[in-house]
This record gives sequence, structure tokens and C-alpha cells, in this order.
Amino acid sequence: MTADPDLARDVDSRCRLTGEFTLRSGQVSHEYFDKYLFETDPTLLARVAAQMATLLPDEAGQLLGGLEMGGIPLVTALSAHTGLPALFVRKQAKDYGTNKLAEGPDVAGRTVVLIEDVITTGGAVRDATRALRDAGANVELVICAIDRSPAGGNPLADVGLEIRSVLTKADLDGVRS
Ligand SMILES: O=P(O)(O)OC[C@H]1O[C@H](OP(=O)(O)OP(=O)(O)O)[C@H](O)[C@@H]1O
Ligand SMILES: O=C(O)c1cc(=O)[nH]c(=O)[nH]1
Repeated sequence: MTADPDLARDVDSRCRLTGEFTLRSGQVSHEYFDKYLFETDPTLLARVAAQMATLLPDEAGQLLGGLEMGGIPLVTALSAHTGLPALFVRKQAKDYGTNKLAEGPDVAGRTVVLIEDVITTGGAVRDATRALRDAGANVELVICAIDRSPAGGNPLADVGLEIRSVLTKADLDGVRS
């Protein structure tokens, strides 16, 4: 896969909103990347997924775990692009039916690469990592579309997780300057 030099510009122009937004973490921000605005465009979704594919480790047997809800379209597109199986990871297990948190193949003993839309503090990814590890999965890597966490750090270092991102906040700011 070749690089997609216009992706930052196209994603930014489609999904950056300005205003006052309360984030998942409780932080208040004057900017919000509304991932659904690029995920609902099949061409843009496929371009992001194609770049995610270049960030995947070259290993057999991986499961791609998309986090509810914005990670689900991404993981579905990435799974279709790569042929690797997907997992749909809920925020909370259902309390009826199969009672599963991770919908799809059994994760016990499997390596799961997490697929996420936006990382700000890493809280959502940390919760999913812990839940999947409790279920017996090996989780060491998250691939996200947009990493807007503070540059130069890794908010998920405390749980031993590597972050690979298609776009950083700096990439998105860079197309505006
Ligand atoms: O890194 P964090 O500080 O945890 O913030 C990022 C998370 O917040 C959003 O989730 P949200 O629950 O709003 O979204 P969704 O269900 O629409 O995906 C986003 O999709 C990430 O999962
Ligand atoms: O931190 C969040 O909740 C968040 C930030 C952002 O830019 N986009 C989003 O969907 N969630």
C-alpha cells in the first residue's frame, strides 16, 4: 500500500468540529473529531482502513478487535481489506443471550490488535485491554485512526500497550497551517 498524502487534509476537513465539547474523559475541548463523519463515507472509511493495514504487525493468527462504537466500522473495513477476522468489543457485556463482551471468535489464547477511532486519554482503550486480558487474550497494540493525546507521550504505557496511529493531532493541525 502506498501512502495517502491527502488523507490528513480530507479527514480533517470532513470531521473537525469547533465549539465546546465534553469528552468521554470529562475534559472539555474546543475541538472534536466526529469520526462518524468520515466513517459514514465509504471511500474515506476505506482509505483510513487501508492505512491502518500498513500498521499491522506481520503475524499470523491475529484477531482485529474494534471498540464499540466508532471502532466497529473501522474494524469491519480493515477485516474486509486484510482478510483477518474481526471482533466487536462492547463497552459492557450483554446481560442476556451469550453475555459476551467481545462478539466473535473466542479470544482466550489469541492475540488481539485493538482498532479504535480516536484516542484522547486512552481510557476507553485501557478498559477494553483489561477486559480482554481478563478473558485470556494477549493485547499489546492498538491501532487508531486519530491520536489526539498529548504529543511525545503514550497514555497507555501503564498497561504496556503500544499505540500506532494513522493520523496524529499534529498531522491534522499541519494541514491547516
Ligand atoms: O481516549 P479517551 O479519553 O477514552 O477518549 C476517546 C474515546 O472516546 C470516544 O468514545 P465514545 O464513548 O464517546 O464513543 P463511541 O461509542 O461513539 O465510539 C472515542 O470513540 C474513544 O473511544
Ligand atoms: O475524547 C473523546 O471523547 C473524543 C474526542 C474526539 O475528538 N472525538 C471523539 O469522538 N471523542
